[in-house]
Amino acid sequence: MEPAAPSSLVELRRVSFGYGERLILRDLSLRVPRGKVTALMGASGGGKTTVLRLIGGQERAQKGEVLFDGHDVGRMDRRDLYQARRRMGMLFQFGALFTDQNVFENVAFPLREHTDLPDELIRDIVLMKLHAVGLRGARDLMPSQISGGMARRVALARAVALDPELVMYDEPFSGLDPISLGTSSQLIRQLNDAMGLTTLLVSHDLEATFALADHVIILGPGTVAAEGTPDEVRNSPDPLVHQFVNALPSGPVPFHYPAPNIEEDFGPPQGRVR
Ligand SMILES: Nc1ncnc2c1ncn2[C@@H]1O[C@H](COP(=O)(O)OP(=O)(O)OP(=O)(O)O)[C@@H](O)[C@H]1O
Repeated sequence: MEPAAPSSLVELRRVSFGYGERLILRDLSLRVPRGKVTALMGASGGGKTTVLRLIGGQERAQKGEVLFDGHDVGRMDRRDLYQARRRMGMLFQFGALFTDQNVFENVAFPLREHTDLPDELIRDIVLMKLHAVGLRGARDLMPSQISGGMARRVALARAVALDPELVMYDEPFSGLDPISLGTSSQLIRQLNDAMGLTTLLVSHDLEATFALADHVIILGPGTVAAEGTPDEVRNSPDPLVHQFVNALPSGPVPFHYPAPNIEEDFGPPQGRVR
């Protein structure tokens, strides 16, 4: 197998994936450049979260390769997958903390789970990570005592506790007030640059994402509709991308999820109750 180009930490090569009969990704190829913040965007249900799950090894591609640092995640055995996952920080449903543990213990969790480090070292690492997200002083609080925005920052500290190479965020901005959104965005950038990470995020927030990302990938039906810098994507001639970046309700992205013919559900027009 030819290794991935050193400039990309993650590469999908002609990946096809479906849940059951329904094909979600069709011959999808994309690269996540090292050291950069890459945003994966596109219409709802297009398979963005599925891409993160394929990279994390929670799902396996039916066809093609999902390379993490040159190795196909889909072919890894349990041991290799476990090792690879240690090198990834994942924030699915950003902010999902263990509600019965305080902030400190939430961040310490991956360190206790994956390492044999002594308690004093774990303490220092946890406090360093909490300091990086501005919450060193909140270590003793329970998740119920902190705001949603703070909870996300704790989750962020937890995701980078093991000094991963790749961090994946699913919808890091959803439901945040403008200030928390700005803080989260800034933190994602700071952690990426200061820790030398590679970041991949899925987001619907056009403005925040275009301001943050170095590289944007727009997924069309099953495949890449456009990619490049935010400016390049903004100026893409592709009608789907145009619809997406201009938030237009009509265009190639259909409003309706595939459904039976309208007459099958409601009967012929004359039989319908007005
Ligand atoms: N576990 C599953 N079993 C069956 N179908 C699923 C499963 N997970 C997702 N799907 C379907 O696969 C499609 C892609 O889902 P996915 O969550 O990857 O999309 P997405 O682009 O992240 O969407 P959104 O932006 O709305 O979160 C959707 O139509 C969804 O209904």
